[in-house]
Amino acid sequence: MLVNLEIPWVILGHSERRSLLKESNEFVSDKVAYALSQGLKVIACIGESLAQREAGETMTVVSEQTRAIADKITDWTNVVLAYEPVWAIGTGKVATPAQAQEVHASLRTWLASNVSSGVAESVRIIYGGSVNGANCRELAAQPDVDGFLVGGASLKPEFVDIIRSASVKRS
Ligand SMILES: O=C[C@H](O)COP(=O)(O)O
Repeated sequence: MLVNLEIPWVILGHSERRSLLKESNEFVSDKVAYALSQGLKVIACIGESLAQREAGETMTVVSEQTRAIADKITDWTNVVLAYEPVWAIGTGKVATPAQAQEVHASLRTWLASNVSSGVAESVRIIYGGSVNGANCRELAAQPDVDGFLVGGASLKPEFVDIIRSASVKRS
């Protein structure tokens, strides 16, 4: 349907589909591979729950989610990874810039070891979860935060400030 409507991007693996519809890592990765095969570009969501973070399992969870995708695709050109901690989505509890940077940098290290150094350097890793006009600039300044997946704030005037925060890295 997206192809027929000439919509180029699809978001897959969102936490609500993983939790409510029980989409497994393998199921999400099959969808990623299929979408790519149809010429779509994919924003693939990964992220840990609060219980997983508190148990120190964050990197285990996100690397397993990423590994499932890596097992099914060879070309990452049209894939963007969206790190969305479940506890930050729609809650107003944004990850601190340090928390986001830590996971994004660790993901890049994981990709370098398990996919390739080229993919690790080139893949965009964006952050999602309670991004707003007030917190976007500090998050955007983190070296491994390449953009945002915005929910609630995309419906508000402050979305303009979030878009403009992309200039932080250029200044
Ligand atoms: O679907 C949107 C993302 O999950 C982030 O949502 P949010 O910005 O409202 O927390």
